[in-house]
Amino acid sequence: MYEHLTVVKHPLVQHKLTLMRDKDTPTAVFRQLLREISQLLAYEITRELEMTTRRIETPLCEMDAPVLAGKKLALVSILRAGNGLLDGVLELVPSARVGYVGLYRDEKTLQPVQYYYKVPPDLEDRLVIVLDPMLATGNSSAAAVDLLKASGANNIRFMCLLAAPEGVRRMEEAHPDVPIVTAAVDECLNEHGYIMPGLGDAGDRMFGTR
Ligand SMILES: O=P(O)(O)OC[C@H]1O[C@H](OP(=O)(O)OP(=O)(O)O)[C@H](O)[C@@H]1O
Ligand SMILES: O=c1cc[nH]c(=O)[nH]1
Ligand SMILES: [Mg+2]
Repeated sequence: MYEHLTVVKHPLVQHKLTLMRDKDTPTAVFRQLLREISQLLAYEITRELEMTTRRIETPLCEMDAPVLAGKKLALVSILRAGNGLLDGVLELVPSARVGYVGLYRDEKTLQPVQYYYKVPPDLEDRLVIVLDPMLATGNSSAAAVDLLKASGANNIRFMCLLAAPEGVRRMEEAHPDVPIVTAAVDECLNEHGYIMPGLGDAGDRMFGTR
């Protein structure tokens, strides 16, 4: 469908995603599952991080051992639901810098409304991983990437849990340079812009709001 799209079909990811889709899964379990899946998706999205070597001494001898190269990566959460992915990824990459893009989707127009923006410095020198569990119309993620590019970011990846084909196409048109990693691409959007079959409103299910 899209050459920069990776769907992580690992059995653990797919099993946990099914539990998350189930409407009877309680808030606390939903949150925990999202944290667990975020780490499995992070494993995939960081697969090609640049490496260098560092001279170290083991108890037995010296060696040139592999370490991550370059500046600390930046994780950017699209509020609110992005924070559900952020917590887990930060456990895996604790020294990452963190940014927030506050966006909510207007229910009628399905256009994103911005209410907050704060990102780390030197974005042009960092890999920037944008986090949002839901890629529906793609309007929110495309807007977040617009803002990050305006701040200098030029090496951006997008991590989500569920994508709609419409959102993948929107991102491909707006930002063909941004690879997407997701756990699934669902069938379509419904008339209210919700992903079908989906899992409902990720933010509401995560925080117990409606
Ligand atoms: O691809 P789109 O059509 O733009 O839809 C996806 C956006 O909608 C949800 O956020 P929401 O507006 O519900 O905000 P919330 O995270 O505060 O609940 C979701 O977390 C994405 O940010
Ligand atoms: O299905 C959807 C679409 C947008 N946002 C969500 O949280 N869920
Ligand atoms: Mg929401």
